[in-house]
Amino acid sequence: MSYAVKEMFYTLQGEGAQAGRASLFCRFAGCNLWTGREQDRHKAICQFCDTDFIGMDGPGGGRCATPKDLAQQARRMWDQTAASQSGKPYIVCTGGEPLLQLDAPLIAALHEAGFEIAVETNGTIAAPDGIDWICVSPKAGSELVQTRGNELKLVWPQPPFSLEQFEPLAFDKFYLQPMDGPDVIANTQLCVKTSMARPQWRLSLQTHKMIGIA
Ligand SMILES: C[S@@+](CC[C@H](N)C(=O)[O-])C[C@H]1O[C@@H](n2cnc3c(N)ncnc32)[C@H](O)[C@@H]1O
Ligand SMILES: Nc1nc2[nH]cc(C(=O)O)c2c(=O)[nH]1
Ligand code: SF4
Ligand SMILES: [Mg+2]
Repeated sequence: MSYAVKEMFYTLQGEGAQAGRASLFCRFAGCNLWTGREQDRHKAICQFCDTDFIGMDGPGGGRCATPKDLAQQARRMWDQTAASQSGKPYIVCTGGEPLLQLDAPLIAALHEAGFEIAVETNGTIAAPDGIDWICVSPKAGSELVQTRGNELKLVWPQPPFSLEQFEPLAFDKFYLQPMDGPDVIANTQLCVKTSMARPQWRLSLQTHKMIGIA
């Protein structure tokens, strides 16, 4: 199959357990929980999204005809960075909802190109085998299908979610990430307080926004 990529860019992972790690981001176009159009936000299942994932018009975006095309483009971009001189290439597949497109042939092609593969997913679609780092960020009003992984990163608060409903799930790490938007200051204070009261949950800040990088 072909792949619709909104943008591909080199930055630091800003969130969660891998925050601070040099990463090539591949942002796939499209999501199953919102059209991405502002006029549809109020009726979307996920209404707080901070991302433009419509179209293929971003830097490094476009349609990739084959898994190999996407993987080779990603590898070329990685090889243009200073990081290519040291360490294993690391790609973060996000979106939009990357699991609408990230399939076994693309995972194989990215591994073939030397990448360690991470995914940022809303958890409504089962992750195919072979992904090296799975970050699930559940969304209220959607069905959570992917109930295991490396980190669960909950945007908080998200009524009617409770923390207790996620604590038994098979994730190695649990994060609370303050919901960005008009209430980000109050949400951050709430996450700080909650992490201090329930140390199983660590604080994840969107550090890229603080330092003004993508
Ligand atoms: C744009 S989403 C794309 C990946 C996938 N669709 C998902 O929701 O996990 C990337 C990450 O940003 C988080 N996110 C989106 N909007 C946010 C907001 N307003 N405040 C904090 N985190 C947000 C998501 O929960 C997810 O962890
Ligand atoms: N720097 C940076 N880190 C991120 N971690 C998750 C992101 C995402 O949008 O999936 C993201 C992003 O957009 N930028
Ligand atoms: S599921 Fe992810 S990409 Fe889709 S609207 Fe929500 S935060 Fe945005
Ligand atoms: Mg983002």
